Amino acid sequence: MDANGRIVSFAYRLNRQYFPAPGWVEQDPVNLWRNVRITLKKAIEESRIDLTGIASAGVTNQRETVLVWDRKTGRPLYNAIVWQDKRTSRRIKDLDEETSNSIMKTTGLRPDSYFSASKIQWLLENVEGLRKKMADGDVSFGTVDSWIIWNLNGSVNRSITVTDHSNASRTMLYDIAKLRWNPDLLDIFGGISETSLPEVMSSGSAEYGYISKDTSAIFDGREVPITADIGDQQSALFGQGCFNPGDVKATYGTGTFILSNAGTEVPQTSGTLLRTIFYSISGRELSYALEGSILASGSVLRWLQNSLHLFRSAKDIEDAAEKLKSNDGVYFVPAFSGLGSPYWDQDARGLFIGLTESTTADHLARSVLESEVYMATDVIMEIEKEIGRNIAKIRCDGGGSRSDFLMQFQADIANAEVLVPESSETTALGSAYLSGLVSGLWKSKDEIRELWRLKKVYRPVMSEEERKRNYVGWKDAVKRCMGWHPNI
Ligand SMILES: O=P(O)(O)OC[C@H](O)CO
Repeated sequence: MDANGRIVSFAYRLNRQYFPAPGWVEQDPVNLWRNVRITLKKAIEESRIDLTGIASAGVTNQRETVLVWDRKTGRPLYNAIVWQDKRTSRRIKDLDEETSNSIMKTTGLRPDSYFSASKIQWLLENVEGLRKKMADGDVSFGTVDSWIIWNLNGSVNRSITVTDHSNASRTMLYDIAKLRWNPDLLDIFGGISETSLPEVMSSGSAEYGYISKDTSAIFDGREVPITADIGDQQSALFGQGCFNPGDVKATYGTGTFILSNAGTEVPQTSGTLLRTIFYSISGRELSYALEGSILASGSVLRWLQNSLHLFRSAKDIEDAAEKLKSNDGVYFVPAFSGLGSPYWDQDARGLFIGLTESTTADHLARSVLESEVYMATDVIMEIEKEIGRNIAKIRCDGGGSRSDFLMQFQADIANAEVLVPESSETTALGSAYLSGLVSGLWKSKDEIRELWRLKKVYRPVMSEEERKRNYVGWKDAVKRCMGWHPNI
């Protein structure tokens, strides 16, 4: 990205996911790191820039996913357990009310297997020899950013792993007010030793080290400073320039994540939304966010293509949906990993409802796309309740924001203006902005705000009556999928 906030070059690779048992989702850490190296190389080659002009690098990542590796050899000791993985749902259900309340108070999170804590406990209880290794000080647990930075640094034989405030706040082990790992929670989730966890730093910081020469020859032997690390959803909030309390963004990716800037004090919430750390910059500032996490959305489009073989691409799905004037009463609830905000039901499972013999694949496509919008609207309404006012504008990004159908339907159902920026890659932009703020490319967030460029605005056109009718049907469908699968 250049100093004008424009993307100079771009590379992309899909991380392969493994589903070893129902509800389990894993990735191979070595493959993840290989993908980072390959995309980095490709982006640099395609940029054709003078490498001495690179000011700094930033990292952003899928959050909550847990990795564990041997500090001496750098070898992973198990696959990455991905945020969508449900294998620890039972563990979370066993938490008593008092513990659940104290988790919510300390971490800002609603106890769920989505977060890192119970995944680490599962590793300690199921990977042979891991507890002993941890006691010997040979183990690092980390989120994906920790693993990537550790590898970028070329850190084998160094004992330091790092993460930032935004990622730590998603582990369900971190005190978001006191800014430290909470010893009681480390005990509750299997007796995790604090020394096996990463050091938590500011999201924008000069202390992340360098992309080392031995790690990659990509930069012609130059050591490029890493000056930012931030979880993907917080990064998108930053990349959208949501610097004022109440500013809202929605990112439609694998899941959909709606975040609202909540200012510099730990926010209060009735419990359906998550309280999380937005970002921090060394010694200068730390902000919080309210978040609604929708655990499956874009992943359902991939499922329609790759598992059901009904469509070839996301564009095909959109075209099919647009052939219809309405959903004809067919709804889909994407509860593949249970339901996140605002329902928080680990036992909910996916559902199509309202099917008749005249239902076609077009209805399935439409109901899947519509479900992304309904779920996002549920969260937006919760944020409105929390902040006590209507949200008039939503800044949208991620793959889903390329769909005119989806964005118009979002404006209609949420009854708000939907603003889509020129770049839908705001997740990457956020981390780049933060990195550039630390390395001196920009002086202030005001300069960054000026770089935000509108591509398209969608305004609500649906009648109040139609909006209500659609939304009531959705709420009814959600009720019917809840509590479906109590055993996983
Ligand atoms: O897998 P992604 O990139 O949609 O992101 C996942 C989020 O960080 C999960 O909280």
